[in-house]
Amino acid sequence: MKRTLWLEDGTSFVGTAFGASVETIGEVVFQTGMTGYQEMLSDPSYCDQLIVLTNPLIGNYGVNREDFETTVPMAKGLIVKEVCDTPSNFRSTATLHDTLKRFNIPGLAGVDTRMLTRHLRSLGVMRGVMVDGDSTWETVKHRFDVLLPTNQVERVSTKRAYVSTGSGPRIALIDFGAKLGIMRELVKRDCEVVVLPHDVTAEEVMRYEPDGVMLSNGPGDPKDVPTALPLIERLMPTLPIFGICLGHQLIALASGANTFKLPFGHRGANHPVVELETGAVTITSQNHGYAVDEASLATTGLVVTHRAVNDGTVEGVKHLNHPTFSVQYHPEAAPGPYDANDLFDRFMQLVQENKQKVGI
Ligand SMILES: NC(=O)CC[C@H](N)C(=O)O
Repeated sequence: MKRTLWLEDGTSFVGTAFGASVETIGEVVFQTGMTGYQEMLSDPSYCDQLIVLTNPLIGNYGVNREDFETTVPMAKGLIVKEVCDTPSNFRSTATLHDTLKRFNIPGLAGVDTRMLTRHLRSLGVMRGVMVDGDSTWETVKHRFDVLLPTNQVERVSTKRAYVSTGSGPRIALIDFGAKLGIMRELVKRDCEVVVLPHDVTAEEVMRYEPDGVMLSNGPGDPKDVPTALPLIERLMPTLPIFGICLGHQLIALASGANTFKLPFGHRGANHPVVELETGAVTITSQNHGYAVDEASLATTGLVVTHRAVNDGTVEGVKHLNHPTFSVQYHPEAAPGPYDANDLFDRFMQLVQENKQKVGI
């Protein structure tokens, strides 16, 4: 079946439908990872986005039961050059087509995704709709009359607190759209993890007597999550805090810094990041459309610890007086290399040091 992606600037890309048969609207973003389509689709940070994959062949290792980042994927669509219907991998239990159908996500194949990416790189990310059958700009343009929702975090966060038991430190994981990868890393380190909704108050967090707090990744504009700012402000002087991606942006906002939207974001599996103190470069997995404004950090007590090698934007900060640090990239992901993973060990160390300091 013919399916077309229309961008809000009137450009169209015609291809073939796969996955679910539903019309969709979302922000069109590109991802340069050669693998990881299952993780991308199920990463809640892609909520309300149509993901364009630059790698030309997608689906060839299928989909398995273990690599999901959440139970209900929230991406709005997947756009590929060629989709593989005959995956070959001993872990595979489903095709990409069947998985998209199951989660009601439409796919579009047969598109020159590199051309589409160049378009988004030069003009910036924009909204797009996918429609089936014949369509013209006249028939689709009214679909752009509505703005995309801004309540993504509320939609993807857990509604209730839940616990994963462990014999190690108790970590409160504030779920702004947390990837299961974060949970896996904490569980691997024997943590007892208390997952809490995005709008939890500092008093509620303290009632669990956590040894440390993780602020998760999540979708949308960090400025759309104002309830998190007083929470973070209150917790920072008291408990060790580790923020990832949206969590990192929220730490910056809570400290009085600013964030801004990048023209086309960083989404891929090989983004080099330099740690300023050591000069060490880490190859990281990234997925963000916003970044912390470096100039605005001046009077916040936060200092830059990491920087993107490609465009120099802030990739990590730490607080000078509080046990708080955060990164814009994803140490819970293993885009081939595992070099970023040690940040979870650093967090565990910070938690232990703080426990000794306060005598518990
Ligand atoms: N992966 C994330 O947490 C992304 C954070 C934020 N939604 C952004 O796009 O910048």
